Amino acid sequence: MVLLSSSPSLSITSPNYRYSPSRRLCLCPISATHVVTPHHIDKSSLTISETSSEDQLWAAARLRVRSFNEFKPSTFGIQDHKRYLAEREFEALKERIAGKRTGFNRVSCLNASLPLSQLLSLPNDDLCAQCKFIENGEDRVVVGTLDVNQCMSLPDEITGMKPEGIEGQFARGYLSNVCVANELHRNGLGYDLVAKSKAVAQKWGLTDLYVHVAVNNEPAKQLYMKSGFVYENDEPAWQARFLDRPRRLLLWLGLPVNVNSI
Ligand SMILES: CC(=O)SCCNC(=O)CCNC(=O)[C@H](O)C(C)(C)COP(=O)(O)OP(=O)(O)OC[C@H]1O[C@@H](n2cnc3c(N)ncnc32)[C@H](O)[C@@H]1OP(=O)(O)O
Repeated sequence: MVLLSSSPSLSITSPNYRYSPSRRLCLCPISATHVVTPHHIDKSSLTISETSSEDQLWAAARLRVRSFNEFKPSTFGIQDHKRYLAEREFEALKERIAGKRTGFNRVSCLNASLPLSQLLSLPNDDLCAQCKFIENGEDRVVVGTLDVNQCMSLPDEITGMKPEGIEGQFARGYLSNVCVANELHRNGLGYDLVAKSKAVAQKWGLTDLYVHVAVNNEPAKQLYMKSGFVYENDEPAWQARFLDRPRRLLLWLGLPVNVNSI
């Protein structure tokens, strides 16, 4: 097997696997092999912004591939496989941002980035090599990323119920693909990204923000709870078994109404 998934449902060899970038958003429990010594960062030159170039989108796609999958380094053809996954993620993301994906009214990919020079002391250069991009002549590295989606629901997920009625379609949003480079966990980057996503959702006039999270993904659950999300619903066990993945929780956050929304 080429790909070692951190969750059985992520494996492309799983019989129930169907590719959907939004489907694997909250699948990744932090397994023991994910634990790395955290690297403390200075956040004074951190920026969190909507994707501004294809170069940056590539970096975000590659960060997602390395964050949501576990790879055995010795496996034959692993680099080709990573490249293939990144290409697939890049194309799907580009399509959603361009509004070409049915059911997605609006999608924004938010990226947290740091200057490359600040990450040269990391124990290995994989993050810098994979997730580097150039902005205004400066080498930067995408260190965290997520999508804010304005849509009825995400494919294969439990649907949020608030707000009720026809306006739900327009005023409800979902966060997906939330991840931070594992060497930089516990620096508050996940929290900062979620905070920024709330501002984007409010700017769009969304009043209700949702996330799906696997029951066994403790870091993500804690992050969302710290960010103000509360439990709304959970997936039936039979559905999780059918989809061959850990059961999901649906968490909700109410946003203040923005009268100047765009
Ligand atoms: C909708 C979805 O996309 S769900 C999928 C979520 N993504 C993943 O599982 C991918 C792999 N995991 C990650 O990338 C990261 O662990 C994330 C995104 C979940 C958290 O990112 P980080 O930058 O490490 O989180 P951050 O440092 O901002 O922590 C914020 C809070 O989350 C909680 N938290 C984060 N990591 C942990 C952990 N390992 N254990 C317990 N609580 C944690 C804490 O409450 C923390 O606040 P504190 O530091 O004041 O105690």
